[in-house]
Amino acid sequence: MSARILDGRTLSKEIRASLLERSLRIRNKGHAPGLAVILVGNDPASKVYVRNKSKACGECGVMSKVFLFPNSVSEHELIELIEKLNASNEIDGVLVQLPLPGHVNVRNIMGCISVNKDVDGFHLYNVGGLVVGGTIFPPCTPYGVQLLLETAKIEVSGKNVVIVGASNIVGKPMALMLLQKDATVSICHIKTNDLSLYTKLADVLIVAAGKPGLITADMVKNNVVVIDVGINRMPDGSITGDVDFDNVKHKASWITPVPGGVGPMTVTMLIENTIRSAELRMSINNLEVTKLEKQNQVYGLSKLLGQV
Ligand SMILES: NC(=O)C1=CN([C@@H]2O[C@H](COP(=O)(O)OP(=O)(O)OC[C@H]3O[C@@H](n4cnc5c(N)ncnc54)[C@H](OP(=O)(O)O)[C@@H]3O)[C@@H](O)[C@H]2O)C=CC1
Ligand SMILES: Nc1nc(=O)c2c([nH]1)NC[C@@H]1CN(c3ccc(C(=O)N[C@@H](CCC(=O)O)C(=O)O)cc3)C=[N+]21
Repeated sequence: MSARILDGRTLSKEIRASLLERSLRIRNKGHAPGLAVILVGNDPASKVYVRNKSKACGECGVMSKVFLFPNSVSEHELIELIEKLNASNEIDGVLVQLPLPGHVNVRNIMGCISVNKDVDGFHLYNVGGLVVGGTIFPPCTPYGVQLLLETAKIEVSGKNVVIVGASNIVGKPMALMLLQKDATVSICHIKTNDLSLYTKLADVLIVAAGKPGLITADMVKNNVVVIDVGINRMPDGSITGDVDFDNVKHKASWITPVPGGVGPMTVTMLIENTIRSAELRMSINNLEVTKLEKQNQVYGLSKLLGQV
């Protein structure tokens, strides 16, 4: 047996064609959708992401601006730039690449991004939205994984979903999104005793640990659906995931490759969020604007909305 491939590259291509149409609609109203990316230092996975994002923005008619800083940058300098971008009419989305150097407080930085330009979905307001059942900007990687599952008609309701990795950018938001879809979710992390006890229970296994070869064939049950989020740069320059693909594929019913699985979906969903942000600002999608305004009145955040 060999698993069917969840092909993020092909699905991304289809979605990007429809994103280009939406982007052109916005341009016809006199605005070019714009994304600002802030990159500090030289994390290898971040570099891959930045390169692929710029290319995809070009394909979808989104203007992208990258701001590069050395590791020595101060929190103050970053906040100053974010405030400028919050106020800029040319920018619909602001993304700060993680990880940031230790002396920079991630929460302070994410908290400065206008909730209406938070296309990564990392502002506490948007994180809170996810906890209570929905946000206008779903975090890109979990959003992409969800779309891959839905497109392949893989039902998660009532299934055992096991997530390996509990980061704020992948593991935790992924768990919340699938809980919302009625999955029974377990989250494993570095302190989990006997990881394989959990992975063997999984109907759907999502791995985001950043450890090549972490998941081997003896750790999964037959017919499992495997989603490999890991991006690891190998000494020969190639990219590999966290799953032993060549052996696990013989037990799985579906599996994502690396590259060509989750990665392209993350990039595509980022552009989707950026275009939706532009539509909201241009009042193209009035239904969602009204919904967002109502939510913000409820949470008393109309002041934050004023930052747009
Ligand atoms: N394909 C894509 O679109 C994306 C890929 N990535 C990639 O996914 C991976 C994870 O990224 P990110 O979530 O940011 O990483 P983090 O390093 O922030 O988090 C990794 C998580 O995995 C856990 N972990 C690490 N080793 C083990 C282990 N041996 N057993 C169980 N749990 C373990 C860590 O536990 P603890 O915190 O307790 O140490 C932590 O919860 C990376 O390779 C990254 O490059 C990230 C974002 C998007
Ligand atoms: N604020 C923030 N948000 C993130 O979402 C975020 C981040 N910081 N920091 C870094 C990680 C990593 N990440 C990737 C996304 C796509 C690919 C990607 O395009 N992967 C291709 C690689 C193809 C290739 O170029 O070889 C693939 O898997 O097919 C890689 C890595 C997002 N991250």
